[in-house]
Amino acid sequence: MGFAYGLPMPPAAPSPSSAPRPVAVELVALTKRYAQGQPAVDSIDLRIASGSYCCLLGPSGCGKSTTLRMIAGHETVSSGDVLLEDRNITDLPAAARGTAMMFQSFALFPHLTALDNVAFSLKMKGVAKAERQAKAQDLLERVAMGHLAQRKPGELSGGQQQRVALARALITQPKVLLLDEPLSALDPFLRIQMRAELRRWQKELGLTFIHVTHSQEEAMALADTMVVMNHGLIEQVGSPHEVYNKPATEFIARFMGGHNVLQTPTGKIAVRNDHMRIEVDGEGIAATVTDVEYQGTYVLLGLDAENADARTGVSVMLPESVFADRPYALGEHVRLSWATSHAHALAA
Ligand SMILES: Nc1ncnc2c1ncn2[C@@H]1O[C@H](COP(=O)(O)OP(=O)(O)OP(=O)(O)O)[C@@H](O)[C@H]1O
Repeated sequence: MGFAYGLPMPPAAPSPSSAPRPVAVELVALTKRYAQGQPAVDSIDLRIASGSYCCLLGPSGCGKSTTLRMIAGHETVSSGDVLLEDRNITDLPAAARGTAMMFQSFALFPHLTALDNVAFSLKMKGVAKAERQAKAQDLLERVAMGHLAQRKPGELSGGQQQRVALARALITQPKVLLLDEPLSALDPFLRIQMRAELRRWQKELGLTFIHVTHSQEEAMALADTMVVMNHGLIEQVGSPHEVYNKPATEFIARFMGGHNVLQTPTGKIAVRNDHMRIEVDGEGIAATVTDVEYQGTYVLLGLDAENADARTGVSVMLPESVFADRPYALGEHVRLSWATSHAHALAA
């Protein structure tokens, strides 16, 4: 099926995995200083592959929204450059960049119908009414909203509003779609449903999506590439599998969750809590069970462990059946160990 109005077609055949994908967006020493002191974004370099789903992830205040806004042209750059398909767009106005933005609250005009919301930017460009409405209707059909084109945002559910917002962003034929916490206004059930839709749309359209989120779970579910930021810097870039299985730093291991950070004589390591071995006696570090949490498929044990030079909280995730065969009780003394292959050295 073709796509209307020059939206890119997905590649006819997958390119060989050895061939690097062209770069859609490149950030070169990109910096934002709002005031004296630590910059909000501190000279970051990043290349985002064309047609990929990239999530900018990190705790509140890490600089991810500022980065996105600088790519969008909604925030001035203190120094550095933003390139889109090798074109320097740093000083271009937002509307001339080839990017479109989808906001958290969707920012739909409440007094306009879905159709007029989608057609709005074409109206601003002076496109004739019949033409812009036909294009808007077509895009609404594409996001399964054609039958609700005459409704106003207040008469639509959160998920339906998101689809209208997507159609409105796509009508400008962007090369890159920028999404700022697009799912956070939705309730948890709808969030997971719309997450799957976003992913499907991105693959179907073959567009580059750059999505800001503070949720590790959301980023892992969506991203081809995760960019984890902290204090205005990029701490790690990689696939969700790489970042989860090989956290580069203690910050990443703790932020991603599901890991124990352990002090060993040779330095700090991260071990996934489902890779921890727990035994009543034998080799390993001494620990005491302090918490037993039933989570359905798994049971999560909290422990106080004797760890190199300190006592640290450690968690161990056991399949429910393993726990059922050998339950652990609060206060029980155990030994914890792990396979060397499951220990990842963390940068100091
Ligand atoms: N307009 C502004 N003026 C001054 N400081 C700002 C402005 N916008 C953001 N900051 C500061 O820059 C830093 C990065 O903010 P930014 O909004 O990019 O972070 P974030 O990671 O997106 O956080 P959140 O998830 O809370 O939105 C923060 O310390 C913030 O207080």
